[in-house]
This record gives sequence, structure tokens and C-alpha cells, in this order.
Amino acid sequence: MRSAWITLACLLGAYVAFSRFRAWRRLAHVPGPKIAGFTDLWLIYKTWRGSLFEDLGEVCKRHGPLARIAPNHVVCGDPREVRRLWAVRSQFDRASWYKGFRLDPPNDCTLSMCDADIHTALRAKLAPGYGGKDIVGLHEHIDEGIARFVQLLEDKYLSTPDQVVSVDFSRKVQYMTLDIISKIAFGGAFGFMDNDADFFRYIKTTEDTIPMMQMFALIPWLVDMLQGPLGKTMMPTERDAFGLGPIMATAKRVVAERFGEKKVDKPDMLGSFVRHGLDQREAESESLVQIIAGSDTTATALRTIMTHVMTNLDVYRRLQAEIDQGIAEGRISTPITDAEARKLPYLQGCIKEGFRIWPPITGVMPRISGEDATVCGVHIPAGTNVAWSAHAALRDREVFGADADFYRPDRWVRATEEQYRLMDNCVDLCFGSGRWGCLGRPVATIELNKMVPELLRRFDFAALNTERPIVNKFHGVLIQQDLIVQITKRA
Ligand code: HEM
Repeated sequence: MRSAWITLACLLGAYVAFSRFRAWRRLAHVPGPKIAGFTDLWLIYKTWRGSLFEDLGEVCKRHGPLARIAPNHVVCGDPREVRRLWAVRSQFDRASWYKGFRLDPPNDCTLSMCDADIHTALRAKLAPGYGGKDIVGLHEHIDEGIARFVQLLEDKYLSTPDQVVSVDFSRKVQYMTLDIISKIAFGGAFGFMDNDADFFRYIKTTEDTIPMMQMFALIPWLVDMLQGPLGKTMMPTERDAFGLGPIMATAKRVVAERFGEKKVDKPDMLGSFVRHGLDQREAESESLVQIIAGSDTTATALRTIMTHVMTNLDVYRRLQAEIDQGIAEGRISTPITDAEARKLPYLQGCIKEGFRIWPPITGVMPRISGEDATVCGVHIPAGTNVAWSAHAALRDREVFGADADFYRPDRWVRATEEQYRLMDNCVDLCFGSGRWGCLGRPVATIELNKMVPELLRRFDFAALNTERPIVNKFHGVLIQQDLIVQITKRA
């Protein structure tokens, strides 16, 4: 009996070893960390550890622009190739990794949809709302949100010559972005700033959940299990008192008002979605997507910009001088308009450098092709996941120069028209590209164009934790904490 067990174990071992060897051989010609050729654990571990952004950059530095990071995953660090892979007419589509981001499994939302035709049809219904044209008062809603934030800082968090008041800016800015996006999305702010608290632990819960989602997305059988009947019992529901639950409940309630006999039509994003043909279930999912995709991303971009401005005296002085001069010369209104902000070259440089240095979304975002392909001159068999390295692409020295690792807004101010376009095309990748690219980019751009000048015209900011001004965790989505600052009112 014992020998039968031993034989069985040996056979099983041989089978596992053979299948690993076969999987390894398929992409044996692609260089990369040795262990990554045999197991997904390397990639999963880096995602869990929160160092994925840097680690993928390091892999591309060491092994070249195309490297292997798992048995069936390669990573591309060449921004021109990434653009080509993500282009509208590319042979590559979203890989099944995206299925890990279903909010209401087995139903898909824009973030998780892999079927290109269904996705295109859905996008057509969403695009007018996201583009902003259908939303009455979009700019005013953003102005009101920023004004409420300014008031919050003035009421509670100003330091004086007699006393330092420390404030965790990383949290507060997310209260602002959550209130702004909910106002734009459903016509009513959640009230994070009024409560001045993460009052149903939404931020804490998403910070805890996102790393897990990014990790699970790499394990297809686990995604299937979690999204099956048993796993669904662990998913958030609108009955939950904390986390995503209250947001789901709000989305369900607000969406219900827009359907049925006495349906209400409002000039907000949801109203636009419904007018363009979203059904009730789709509207519920897409409302959640707006909040999930549109609050921490913008908050992260703002934190990154402010952290780099605060910790570099030259950058700080020049940005503030550009804003002050614009005000003195009547080129900046109160509040600043998006059009005015776009004409401030140094501000634009600061914003673009922020996206480049620490992009808010740094996940692998793999694409897959049903046919063999060539990427970076290397043969890639059909069915291989082709990820990108945001670190390698956005710090490419051929595009950004020898100091690509550093935050230098001047590179945008001094660039020739051609250089500017080249760099811009590269930084655009932070929002994805082509038919899968970010729909909320116009909204995020207006928000940042307004937020940075409105804050710097009124206040001075200083990072208090000089050893480590902010804590960054790159779990595929950049999670930032502990940006502890001192804020003083400018004379
Ligand atoms: C700084 C801000 C932002 C960044 C860096 C960002 C980045 C991204 C990225 C990388 C993707 C995935 C693209 C892909 O799969 O290839 C995405 C998708 C998406 N984002 Fe954003 N985003 C930002 C802000 C927003 C905002 C404010 C909203 C909502 C108002 C939003 C809504 C969406 C939606 C709906 C999608 C799915 C698009 C689709 O699949 O068709 N994003 N975003």
C-alpha cells in the first residue's frame, strides 16, 4: 500500500515538473528573473509587497525592454511599443486579468470588460457623460468642492507662528475628491468633507481591498472561485454598513429614481448614461465605477504633485511665482478656470511630472493576442499576457533624458515642440490608451488644473515628516498615506 502511495506521489511530482517545464519552454527565449519562468509567485509576491512599480522597472533595466515576469506573462518597458500594443487597431485586447475587477460578478463593468465589441458599445453610452458636455455645471461643481476644502483647512488646520497644527493631507484630499466625484456622478456630495472623516471606512476598506484584488487577478482559478456562488457571499453588498456597501446603497437608490414610472432626469453623469441607453443594472455598476475609478486616482495625482512641490524649494518658488504673477496680471480669475490653468506652462509641467514619477495606476494591465506577435523584436506566442512597466516606460531616458528618474517640471517648459509631443505621448499612457483608455481623464484634468493653483494661491505647505514625507505602496494601484503637513495662510 505504502509503495502505491509513493508511486502516485512520484507520478504527480513528475507531472507537475513536466507541465512547469513545458510552460517554461514556451517563453524560454525571453530573459527575466529565473524563478519567474516557473511560477507566478514572483509576480504575486511583488504585487502583495507593494513594490511592483519599482520591481518591474528594475526587471526591464536588467533584462531589457521585454522581460518575462511569470510563466505566461512578459512585461514591456518600451513606451513606443506599449503605445502600439494599446492602439485602437492593435491585435491585442484586454487579458482575462481584468475579470478580477468585476464589481457585480458575473456581470462586467467597463473596468472588467474584455470583449472588445461589447465594451465599445458600452463605452459609446458612457462617453458623452464622461466627456463633460452633458453635465450642467461640471466646472462649478469642482469649484464648489475645492472651496469647501479650502474652508475645511481654514476652519481647522491652519498653523500659526505660535502653533504648528499637523494634518494628514493624504486623507483630507481624498475627502475632497470623493465629494466632488459624487456630486458630478449623482448630483449630491457624499459629505466626507462635512464629516471630516472617513465616515463609513470607505477609504480604509478600499486601501485594504485593492492590493488583494490586484493579487487575486493574477490567479484566474481564485477569481473564478471568488466570483462563483460561494465567493459571492463574501463580496460587498449594499446592506453592508461599512466600506463599499453604503456607496452601493447610494448608487442603487439614486439609480432607482432615474428608472420606473416617475423617473427623474438630471443633468449629471448618471442622467447622461441613462439618456444614452444604460439599463438599470448597468447604471448601478457604472455609478460605482465612477467613484472607485475617479476618487483615489485624482487624490493620488494631487498628493504626488504636492509632495514633490513641497519638498523642492526651487520648484515650489517657481510654481508659486507663476501663479502669483498670473493673478497680478489678471490672467487668473477667482476661482481659476481650466482654460487659464492650461496656459500656465510651469503648472502643466508640475502636473505631468507628477503622473510620470508616481502614476496613480501602475498595475500590469496585461493585453493578450489570439495570434502570435512580435513585441520589442521578440516573438511572442498567442495567448501570452503582455504587461507594461510604468516605471520603465515613464522614465525612458531616450524620451525624458538622463535625469528621467527625477521630478523636473522644467523639462516640459524647455522642451521643443517635438520633444514635448514625444514626452506627452508617453505620459498619456498613465491613462491607458485607445479603446480601453480612461474615460474620466477630462474630469481629472480639470480637477487638477484647478486644485493646485487654488491651494497654492492661498496657503503655504510644508512637509513635516522630513525623513519620509509620504508613504507609497505600489500594489498595482498606488496607495499613499501619511503626508503630514503644516499649512499656513499666505499674507
Ligand atoms: C488622475 C486620474 C486618473 C488616472 C491616472 C486614471 C487612469 C486610468 C487607467 C490606467 C485606466 C485603465 C485603462 C486600461 O485598462 O487600459 C482607467 C480606466 C478608467 N477610468 Fe480612469 N484614471 C483617472 C481618473 C479617472 C476619473 C476621475 C474617472 C471618473 C470620473 C475615471 C474613470 C475611468 C473609467 C470609467 C475607466 C474604464 C475605461 C474603459 O474601460 O473603457 N478615471 N483610468
